[in-house]
Amino acid sequence: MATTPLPLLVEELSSEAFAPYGTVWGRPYGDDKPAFTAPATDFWHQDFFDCGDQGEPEVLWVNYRKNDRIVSSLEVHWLTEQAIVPLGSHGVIHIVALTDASGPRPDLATLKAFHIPPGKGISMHTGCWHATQVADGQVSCLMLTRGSTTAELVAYLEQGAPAIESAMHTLPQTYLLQI
Ligand SMILES: NC(=O)N[C@@H](O)C(=O)O
Repeated sequence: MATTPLPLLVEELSSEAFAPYGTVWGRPYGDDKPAFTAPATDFWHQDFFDCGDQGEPEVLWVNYRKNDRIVSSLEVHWLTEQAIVPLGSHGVIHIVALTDASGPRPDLATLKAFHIPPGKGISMHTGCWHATQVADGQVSCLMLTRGSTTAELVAYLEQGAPAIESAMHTLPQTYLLQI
């Protein structure tokens, strides 16, 4: 029997609120070191990316189009962090959850949704469950991940090959994003 989706509020992204799940990129010039400023340029530290033991960092271009606001499944990568930076003038809605202490599934008590605006990005801790939606249309993003995780994910999605580095989980209850 279909049950009514539970509301899932889309929250404003902040380093503090996202801290259990990962790191917010796009923090302004200030306390992060190393940092450099000169008339023509500024650069400053945001993060060190961990794609796991013997991992090969990989940059993907990703298009997101899912916009039905229904959250019914999440995905996780067991070996690598994963970062998403929206490109262009629209952000994305990123749904996250921590892994349950009792097993390889999301801890639904930690399920949250954040709006990642243009000019910001996030890097999820290894083992952070996630899904991504857009308000409408298509939003292209830069993604930083692990090469072997991508290769395995394509084989899983295209041919149903075994997924070791990633897992998918159908949620016991659907959620409706409150934008
Ligand atoms: N490529 C890839 O890993 N995609 C997913 O993890 C995703 O969140 O889009």
